[in-house]
Parts: sequence; structure tokens; C-alpha cells
Amino acid sequence: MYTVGILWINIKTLCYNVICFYNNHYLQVKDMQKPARDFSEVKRIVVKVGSSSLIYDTGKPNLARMEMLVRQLADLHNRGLDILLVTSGAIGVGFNRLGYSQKPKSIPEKQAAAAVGQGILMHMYEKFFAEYGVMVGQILLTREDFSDRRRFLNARNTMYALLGLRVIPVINENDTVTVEEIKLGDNDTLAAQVAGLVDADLLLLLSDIDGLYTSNPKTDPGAIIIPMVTEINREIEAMAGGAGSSVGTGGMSTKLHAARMAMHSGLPTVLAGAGSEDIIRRVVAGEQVGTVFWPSVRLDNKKRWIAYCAAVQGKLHVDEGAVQALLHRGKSLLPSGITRVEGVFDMGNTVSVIAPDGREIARGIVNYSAGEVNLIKGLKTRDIQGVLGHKDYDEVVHRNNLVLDI
Ligand SMILES: Nc1ncnc2c1ncn2[C@@H]1O[C@H](COP(=O)(O)OP(=O)(O)O)[C@@H](O)[C@H]1O
Ligand SMILES: N[C@@H](CCC(=O)OP(=O)(O)O)C(=O)O
Repeated sequence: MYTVGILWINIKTLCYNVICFYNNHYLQVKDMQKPARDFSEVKRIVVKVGSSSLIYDTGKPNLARMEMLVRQLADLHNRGLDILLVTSGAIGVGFNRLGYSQKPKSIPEKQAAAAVGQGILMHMYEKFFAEYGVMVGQILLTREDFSDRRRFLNARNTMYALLGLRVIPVINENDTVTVEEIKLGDNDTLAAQVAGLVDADLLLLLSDIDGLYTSNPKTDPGAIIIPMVTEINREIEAMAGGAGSSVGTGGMSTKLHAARMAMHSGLPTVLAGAGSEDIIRRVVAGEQVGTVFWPSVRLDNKKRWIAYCAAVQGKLHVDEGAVQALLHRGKSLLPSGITRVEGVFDMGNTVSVIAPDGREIARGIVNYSAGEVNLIKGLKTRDIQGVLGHKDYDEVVHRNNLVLDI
């Protein structure tokens, strides 16, 4: 058993080394031939800064860091680029001002901290940007601002108006009013949503870590940085651990989720260290810093909306045959593959499709209500009419309304 264990560790180490050699050497050489880091055409950037980069663990703001980032953003703005800043930190700054020794646990206390902290945060940005003659405008968003078409267009119009007036939108989640059902929950996702909303050319996630590593470098000293990712597959996902500080939310998982959303919107994401010297300018100049997530297949607007904006109203649990049919044979979801229904939804709502191992394998728009799917699950398509008294569709979710690889 012991020998098998040692052998397994050696194989894992060898695999890591091969991956890292490939990433560090071959991909960088390839980068040089194919200018993957050529951001010279970039006109609009969404920059997200995490709490861990703006606040010390005590909850006191890191003023030097904030000033340094603002100077770089103001400079890009002066160069004529459109900059949108997604900033975390309201809860962190707020809990300190309220006299808590650490981030509170209860939702009302976090909301109170956000209410106090958001004002302080905005005041600091206003002050720092004003030193460079740059105006800022606050925008606070919830998930409904992306899932509701009217609100989506409203938010977009406001952002375009601000950019047109050469104002930098400073964006955060509206934590004071967001309850579970309407919250995005983390600003990495928010930044990716904003990048899609304004059709940005680049998403830059600045954190207390300088890139994606093979595992969490704060707990694994052997972790190695990955300079480029072209597909966020299960191996990459397995590398992501939780937050690295008491003020961060989500850790690497939410950054990968954000990068995947951006990839599906056709735009690159760079994850880099907020504390590195001149980091924003260096990323935009195409230097090999941090991890770049390169876009692959661009989903059309409808599928992007299903995957990332629509509120998920329920779950359809399916059997292995349905998993194979959806993932590998490009099929629609028929009643015969459905084993269980969760949630209350109507025809036209968005649902998650769950594999037998509990993984979400797809998201799509349903053609039948939860009650109806409950009655026809496991049945053949030809039985729908007899059971429901009507059959408007053969499929419970048509493949045109289905997004795989969420
Ligand atoms: N594979 C990984 N590579 C790099 N960092 C990781 C990884 N897994 C987990 N982390 C942790 O993610 C943290 C960054 O996420 P988070 O604390 O939420 O920061 P932010 O406040 O910038 O959003 C890092 O400090 C690190 O500890
Ligand atoms: N909206 C919250 C931050 C949520 C969040 O995602 O935090 P982080 O992981 O630090 O980017 C706040 O302003 O405190």
C-alpha cells in the first residue's frame, strides 16, 4: 500500500512537471510566435480588484495599494481607453469602521457593514481619482440587473453614458439589498457580467495572488504558476481552492467561473497580482505576467443569457443515457432521460440539468412546467399526449435552448 502511495505521488509530480514545462516553455514560445498577449487593439477594459488587495486582514484599507492602482487606471483613461472598475471591499472596510474585529457572519450584519463601507470606499476612490482630474460614478448592481432585459438595457445605457462623458464607472454588487435569491455573490462573476454587458475587450482580475497555480500556493509551497489557459476543464477546476484571506470571497473557483464566462463572450481574461509593480500597464502592454485565459468558442447572445444571466428556477436530474446524449451526441433532453424534478418552474423558465453524480452538465429553457415534467419524466415522447392531454413539444429542453459546459 505504502509503495503504491509513493508511486502515485511520483506519477503526480511527474505529470505536474510535464504540464508546467509545457505551460512555462512551450506555450511561452508559442506565445512569442503567435502574439497571444497582443492587447494593442484593446479599447475597453473591465478591471476587478478583490478585497484582499485593498484591505489588510484587520479591515483597514491599504491606501498605498489603492493609490497605486488608481494612478495606473487614470493613466490608461488619459490614454483614451474606456475603463470600468469593479471593486470589492465594502464589507471589509465597513466591518472595521463598525468596530467588529472580523468579517461578521450574519447576512444583516454583512449588509450593514456594506452600507457603511461602500460610502467610505467610494469616498476614497473619488479622492484618489480626483488627484488626476478623473471623474468616477458609482453603480451598484444585483443579479436581476442582468436577468431582467429591461434592467439590463438600463444598466448598459447608464454605463455607456458614463463612458461617453469620460467618467470611470466604479461598480460593486448592491450588497445592502441583495438576499440569496437575487445575489451574484462574488465580484469575479460580477466583473465578467459587466464585461459582457459593455462588450469589453479585456477582463483583468487583480488579486492578492499573481495568477492561477497548480494548487493553492498559500497551502502548497510546490505549486507552480500556469501562464496560459485555453480551456477550463476538470483538471484546471481541480486546482482551484478557496479564498486566501479572511476578507476574500470565493477564492480561485469564482475567478475560473468568471474567466469561463469571459471566454464564452469571446474576450480574454488576465489574472494578475494587484501588488506587482505597474501591473495594469504591464498586462495591457502584453507582458507575460499572471495567467491569461484565452477565449475559445463564443456563445451566441441567447446562449450566454441562458448560461450566465437567467435566474435558474429548478433542476432536472437525468440518467447516464441522457448525459451521453446531451454531451456527446448533440441531442435535446427528452422526458425518458429525466429521473427527478426539483423546484417550481413554468414553461419558458431556465433550469439546470444534473447528472447522476450531482454535476451540473447543462442549463436550458424548459418547454413544460415542473408539474408537467413530473408527470412525463421517464416516459417516451409518444406518451406525452396521453398523460398531459396535450403535446406542444417532443423535447423537455430543445438543444437550441440548451447550453453545455457551464
Ligand atoms: N490554484 C490556485 N492558484 C492561486 N490561488 C489560489 C488557488 N486556489 C486557491 N487560491 C487562493 O485564492 C485566493 C484569491 O482569491 P480571494 O481570496 O477570493 O481573492 P480576491 O479578494 O482577490 O477575490 C488566493 O489568495 C489563494 O490563496
Ligand atoms: N461585494 C463585496 C465583495 C464580494 C467579493 O467578491 O469579494 P472579493 O472576493 O474580495 O472580490 C464587498 O464589496 O465587500
